Amino acid sequence: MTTLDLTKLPDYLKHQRWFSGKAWPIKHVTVMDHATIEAGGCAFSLAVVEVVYELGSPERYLLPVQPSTDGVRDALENDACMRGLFDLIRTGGHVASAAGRVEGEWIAGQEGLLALPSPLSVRRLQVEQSNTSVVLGEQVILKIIRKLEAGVNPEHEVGRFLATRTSFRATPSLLGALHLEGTAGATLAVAHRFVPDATDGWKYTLDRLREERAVGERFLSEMRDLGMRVGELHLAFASASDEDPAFAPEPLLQEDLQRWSASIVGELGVTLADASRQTPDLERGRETLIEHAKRLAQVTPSGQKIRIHGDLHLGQVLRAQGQWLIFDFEGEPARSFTARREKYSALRDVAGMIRSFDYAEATVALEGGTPHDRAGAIREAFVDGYRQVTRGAAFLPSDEGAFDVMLRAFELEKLLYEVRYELQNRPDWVRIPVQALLRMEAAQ
Ligand SMILES: Nc1ncnc2c1ncn2[C@@H]1O[C@H](COP(=O)(O)OP(=O)(O)O)[C@@H](O)[C@H]1O
Ligand SMILES: O=P(O)(O)O[C@H]1O[C@H](CO)[C@@H](O[C@H]2O[C@H](CO)[C@@H](O)[C@H](O)[C@H]2O)[C@H](O)[C@H]1O
Repeated sequence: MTTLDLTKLPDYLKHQRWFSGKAWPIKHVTVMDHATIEAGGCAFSLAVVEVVYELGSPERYLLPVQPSTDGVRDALENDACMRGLFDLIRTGGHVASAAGRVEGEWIAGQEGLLALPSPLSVRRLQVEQSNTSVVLGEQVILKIIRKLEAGVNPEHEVGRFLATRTSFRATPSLLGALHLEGTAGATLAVAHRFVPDATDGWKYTLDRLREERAVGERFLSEMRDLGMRVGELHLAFASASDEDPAFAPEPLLQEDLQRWSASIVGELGVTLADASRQTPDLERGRETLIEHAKRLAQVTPSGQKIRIHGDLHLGQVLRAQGQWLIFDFEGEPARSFTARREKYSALRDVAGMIRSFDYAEATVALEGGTPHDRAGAIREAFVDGYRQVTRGAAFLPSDEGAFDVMLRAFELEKLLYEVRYELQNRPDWVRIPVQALLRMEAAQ
């Protein structure tokens, strides 16, 4: 390989925005596997390194690097290297690595038949993200995954399933991927169809709420459409047969409900302990909220567990040409791949999106806008659309009472996650989920 100076790596890593271990002292960095990619006039190393910290669990990162006078530099800043990486995917090529091989995968089919311009333009995405995405020829978005996790990558697995096993097309299709096979095996990059002129659902909704005092019928109808797309996504997941065991629906059992309920009760304890200094009010509602979570365990089980999106909120949908597209199937980043690939009640996704409506309303209020309590109407429209397309679906609970109790319990679960997320990332915003928790408690 082009020589990698290991002694320079801790310093290099600490200066990368995608490196999440900036706060912890690094004990050492080792190269798990590496390959030399040579294409289109660019040669660079694709190395998988393990960062071992003085304390805490080791982490793996993908380093596409070239040697430079002061050690290493990011090969992804070089357009020719980017094209070389994409070529490997597009041609389904492979390159031997020290401990395995790097393999490109291109998904054949209508979407894969792209007429890409030559030379291929490379445009870097100007968004805050934990990976690195580039737009190629304005038709493909290639995401190079920076922090690697062992096992099956859910974004690739779900994208592949939707593209090849279902007719669900309200998503930017997965076109291909780059994998490392061998002991350090992982998915290194994913390529999707690029959606031009798309606005993300969060921005789209905030704009509507900023400009309208009351939500108009047009926006509500769009939210009904969003509910329909989410319902259709769940129908696509639930259509899996036993030939796709990672997706095939399974009966929802009493023990699932008990396990989920116990987990919410546990999270309630941890979250209130974390939040109590900032929001002592929450403590008063503890018993009521526990009751709320426990009700989930008492539901008579019906319906199925299916694969779900797992991290559904307004930031995970795109609005383009008057249509909604659902994307980013990687699940909640804080959880392991195994946990993210678990089958759940579909209502967990519904609850996630519903929480986003409250966030949007609260965000406009925090900006100085008057709160108009529009989240309720949006929620109703969304759930209405969802129920319209999923009526009678085998994966949903068979009675209304169970539907409501389960949905509320998953909303509570998401609220607790949000309190922890905001305490960690945006302490000023913690009041958004806290206010919602207080309202939930008062409504009992
Ligand atoms: N297929 C696509 N078409 C257009 N824009 C996209 C597409 N996929 C992602 N984006 C944009 O890129 C941003 C980052 O993508 P995402 O997959 O969420 O990256 P990360 O996992 O690193 O956060 C999204 O917020 C969205 O604005
Ligand atoms: O980075 P991800 O998209 O995987 O999700 C994380 O960050 C989200 C914030 O960007 C966070 O979402 C929360 O805030 C949103 C508004 O910024 C709101 O629409 C969501 O409903 C709310 O949960 C998400 O929880 C977190 O996992």
